[in-house]
Amino acid sequence: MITDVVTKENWKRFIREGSLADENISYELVDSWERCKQEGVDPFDGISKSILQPDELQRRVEQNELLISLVETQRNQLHYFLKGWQYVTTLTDKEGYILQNRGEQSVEAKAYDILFIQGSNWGEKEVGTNAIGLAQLYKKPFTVKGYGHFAVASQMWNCAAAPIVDHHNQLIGILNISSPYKPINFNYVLASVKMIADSISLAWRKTMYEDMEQLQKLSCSKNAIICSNDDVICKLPRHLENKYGYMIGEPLDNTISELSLHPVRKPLLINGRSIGYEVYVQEEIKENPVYFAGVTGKSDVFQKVLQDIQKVAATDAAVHIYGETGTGKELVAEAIHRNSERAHQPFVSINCGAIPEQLLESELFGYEPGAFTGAHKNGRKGKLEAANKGTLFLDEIGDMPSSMQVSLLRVLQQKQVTRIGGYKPIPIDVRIISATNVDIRQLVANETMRADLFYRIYGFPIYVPALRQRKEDIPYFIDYYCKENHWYPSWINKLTATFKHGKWTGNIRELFNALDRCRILFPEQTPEEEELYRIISIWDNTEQIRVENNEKEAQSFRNQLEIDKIKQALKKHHNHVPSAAADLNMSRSTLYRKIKKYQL
Ligand SMILES: Nc1ncnc2c1ncn2[C@@H]1O[C@H](COP(=O)(O)OP(=O)(O)OP(=O)(O)O)[C@@H](O)[C@H]1O
Repeated sequence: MITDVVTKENWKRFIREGSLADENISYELVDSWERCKQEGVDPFDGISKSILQPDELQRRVEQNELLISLVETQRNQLHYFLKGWQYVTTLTDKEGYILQNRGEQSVEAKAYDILFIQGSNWGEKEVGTNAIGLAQLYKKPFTVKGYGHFAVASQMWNCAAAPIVDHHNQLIGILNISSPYKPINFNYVLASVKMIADSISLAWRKTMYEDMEQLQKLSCSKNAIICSNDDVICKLPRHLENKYGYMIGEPLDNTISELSLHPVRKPLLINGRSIGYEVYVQEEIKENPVYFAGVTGKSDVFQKVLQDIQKVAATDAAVHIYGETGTGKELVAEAIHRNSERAHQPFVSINCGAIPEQLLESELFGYEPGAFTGAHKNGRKGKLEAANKGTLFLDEIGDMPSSMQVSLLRVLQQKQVTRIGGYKPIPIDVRIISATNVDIRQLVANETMRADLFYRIYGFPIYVPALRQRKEDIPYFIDYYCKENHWYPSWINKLTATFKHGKWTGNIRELFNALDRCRILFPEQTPEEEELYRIISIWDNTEQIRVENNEKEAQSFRNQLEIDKIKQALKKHHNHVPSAAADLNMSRSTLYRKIKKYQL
């Protein structure tokens, strides 16, 4: 690395004979000279011909704004180290273009003579062996003095350069000190420049981590991923995380295919500096934006339910779901929970109508040891406590006894529950979703439901349509059922048509029950139509309708036959009605009546 030993004679001999036989000269320098020769660098020149146009220079300066500002913060320190020296400080980008050149006026003027100025490229290929070129190539500090430079332009200088690296240890720039040539030891300058370059690398690393922290605090737009400028994912919305998995800290391109990403990247600025960007995932999650653990189908009525789920899940409002039995109210409740911020907390459900009145209270509020005969000796948590931080689904809330409605209301108002037999209130944070099979407002009207509780739980009502209101979804349910049960009957089309076109009045639960019966009775063979209708027509009058339909069909078939026969006879007898009537074996007046009836 010490290049003092390179003399004018060494240089001349190398230019003349191509050999540099001196064991004190570092191999990097020898290799560099060899390369310069091979690349045809002119040893008698060495002035850069590659100088950036003003707009390109401006672009690079802007791109390296942070690097330049970090060098500025170290300038005083450098000045302190190099007090008494004549020098210019140079910062280049990673390609060796000079971004900044600062020094005493007289030294800067000398530098100007060889176009060692802002915008010039000072790489090895451009100007021959020099400290900047070597630091760039080997990513380590170098000194090149006087005749150590391959081309004459730089031989009037002593230079020391050190690389600046980013948090991935990738080169981002080179810091260089150049001083007019003197035959002196330059190691002190090299040590100083290395120390400052290292401090800048460290400050860069620190800034990057701070930027990442800032990025993680930003809120994401829908379908947008927040990345650092070096394409590391810092933040993404939860629905994308559900879809792609946990991706924070992963490189963007490895995780989501280029195809899914919108080409436009929106820069994220803090104090005017771009610290990262937001990129949009192109696939519109329109198809099924909401997590729903069941069949969604395509009907407009159920799409509206999904939209409601999505809207209300983003809030903490109390939701009331109503719809006929077996329409999937519990799945809707669960979907609200899963799409909400509480998704990773418990979803607890209790059917107020299915539990005997005496038990319901202890199920809901829990009890302390010895609270009543038969109580568990350690006491028990109630559902309200179990759902803490999550969601409690109160199914068939209309069946809750009035006395308990009062206790529940108190819990909801005070946000704390006291176990039966206990005295210590336990704070709870629970989102309430309730459901009824009937219009709960009717229950308030007939005083089965307390109005004050009603107002607490009726924050956002969602109506779940009956299956007959979403008939177009039936094939999706059948498909779902078959897949769930690994049952793929060859007569699936017949099955689907029967359900779709018959007068099916049942809901999803009944549909699955009917399919169970079909699967048990006809695992393989195709049932006769009558058999199929019988199986599924427990609750409807499809059979009646089918008989009527068949009769109508048979009638129209008979009519068509008669029309054809009359037409043929009229044609045969050139529209002579009496002859045609005789041929058809009917009276003239009957034929006239039929001609009129069929408008022939
Ligand atoms: N969209 C769906 N996809 C698949 N299965 C469904 C769907 N909706 C409901 N089910 C199934 O239908 C049955 C009835 O659903 P659920 O219990 O949610 O209905 P409900 O409206 O709450 O009924 P009830 O009023 O009787 O409590 C369950 O077995 C449920 O898994």
